[in-house]
Amino acid sequence: MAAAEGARKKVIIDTDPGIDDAMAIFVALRSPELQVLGLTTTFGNVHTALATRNALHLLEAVGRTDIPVAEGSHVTVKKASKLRIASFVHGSDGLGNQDFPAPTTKPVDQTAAAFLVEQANLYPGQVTVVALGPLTNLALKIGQIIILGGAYSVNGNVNPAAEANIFGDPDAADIVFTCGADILAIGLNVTHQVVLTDTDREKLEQCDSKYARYLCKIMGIYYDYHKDAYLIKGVYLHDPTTLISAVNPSLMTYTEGVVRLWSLDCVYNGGFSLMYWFCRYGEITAWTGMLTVKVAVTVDAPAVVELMMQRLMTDD
Ligand SMILES: O=c1[nH]cnc2c1ncn2[C@@H]1O[C@H](CO)[C@@H](O)[C@H]1O
Repeated sequence: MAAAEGARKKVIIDTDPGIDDAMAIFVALRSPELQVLGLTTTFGNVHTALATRNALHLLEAVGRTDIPVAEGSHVTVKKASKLRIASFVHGSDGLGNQDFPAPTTKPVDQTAAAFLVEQANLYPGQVTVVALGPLTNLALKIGQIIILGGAYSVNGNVNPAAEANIFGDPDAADIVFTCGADILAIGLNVTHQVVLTDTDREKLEQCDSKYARYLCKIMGIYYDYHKDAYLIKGVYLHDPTTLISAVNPSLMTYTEGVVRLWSLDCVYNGGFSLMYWFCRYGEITAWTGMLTVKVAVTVDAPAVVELMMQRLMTDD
């Protein structure tokens, strides 16, 4: 496993586990390219308290309690506490309704935002944040931020406008996307191309790594949801694809431009993500001169699936 510590990309995963979050976290733990500095939690697939419990539990399940967990905000940046939770995607426990025991470990005595700032100061300019939930903890400037968020020129998955993570807190997302940090956004236009098929699932079921065993236990409800909601035989790998863009950025291509997010005050297009495809228009508009982000546009989907499978099918 061990590439020299200095050569590994230092990542903090901001997460709302979540079945595909569990996959992404395990891929990260199994990737010699990455050094996981910690997990920070957010609401999204589940409420924040359950996200923290699940993050601790996942680390316990694979013997990685050396990694700290810092609990994030329970409310949006505008202090909304009526959140959209996706128990119909991940189960009411967020992890496939498996009735796992409560973790015995505890989160660090520091908020997610404080942990992010502390680590950013400890390793200035070197920390990559992989954000797999709404962006409330990240509405501040930090090294590179890789964000699972948005749907660029395609429909959302909450409604035609909104992708779930942007919908969770579009005001936070608008702050983060326009703050000038080095941001890479992975949207549904890319993640809906990366599918873990039934055949891949069978392969995972047949192998005996602790990562595959755990994931196969929790994946049923996620497969059922995709069969019902999308009529596909497989599941979208939103979170793992986002994580893998940190492991091997060359598996995707990117463009750059201004991204703005619509607040939930907008009835039909609240949570909408709109990108100004750079240099397309000559005219000076309200968008001209705004700070840009990178957005993934194409993906080598088979290679992403293969890398994920390869990382999960063996133990340390
Ligand atoms: O309604 C939903 N459909 C699909 N994915 C959802 C939904 N709600 C939450 N997620 C979660 O949001 C991220 C991708 O947008 C993924 O993490 C997925 O697990």
